[in-house]
Amino acid sequence: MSLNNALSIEITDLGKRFNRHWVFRHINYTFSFNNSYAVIGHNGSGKSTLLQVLAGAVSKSQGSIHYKIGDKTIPEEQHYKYLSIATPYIELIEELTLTEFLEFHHQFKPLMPQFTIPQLIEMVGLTAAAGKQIRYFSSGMKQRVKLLQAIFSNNPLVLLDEPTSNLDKAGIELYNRLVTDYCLQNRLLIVCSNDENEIEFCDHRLDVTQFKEN
Ligand SMILES: Nc1ncnc2c1ncn2[C@@H]1O[C@H](COP(=O)(O)OP(=O)(O)OP(=O)(O)O)[C@@H](O)[C@H]1O
Repeated sequence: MSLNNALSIEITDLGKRFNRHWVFRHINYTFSFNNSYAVIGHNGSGKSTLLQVLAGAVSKSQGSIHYKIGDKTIPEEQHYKYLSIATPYIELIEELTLTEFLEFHHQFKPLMPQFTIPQLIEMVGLTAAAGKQIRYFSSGMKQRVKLLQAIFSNNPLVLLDEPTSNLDKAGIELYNRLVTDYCLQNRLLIVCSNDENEIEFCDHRLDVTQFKEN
């Protein structure tokens, strides 16, 4: 990741409501490059919603989100180019084999150029399943694919929601290794979780329950 991609995110007075219920409101915060952030809060407090609003997948109800590289503000319609995201809600294309899926993904969101697709598949322990349709993957195997997709896409911002869901012990160790090796330097990482094991390496905590006031 070059310094030209040294992305920060400035949010001002950010709020999201569903109907008349504010999930969070009046968040003022800066996410800085080369840092890792945990978004914490109890079940239903709004962690996933905040991540999706930051990603542009869910619209905000008030406030602003500025993606910045140095002094340059990235137009909102281009935010998607700078981020990759792994969430429980994202569906994989089940009809494709893992190799086909990653080749397809690579066409619109390039993977890190230093790795080939077979190398990436091997790094997440799925070589034996490379030619298998994703519909036949276990939930833990699918989670490994989501982590691969998010962590090895060649963009500065990585957003992870409940990253170890469905992973076994080896999968959790893999997650920690991948994050340590590929997300903590020259990137901006935001993880939402209530599980201390998923976020212990994070430099900063943002508690979404602090922004409930109407
Ligand atoms: N599309 C939606 N329409 C209406 N309400 C929604 C919608 N999505 C989320 N909510 C509500 O917003 C609140 C926050 O949900 P969110 O999934 O962001 O919480 P969370 O902190 O990620 O929870 P968890 O720890 O259980 O994953 C909840 O009250 C939820 O019911």
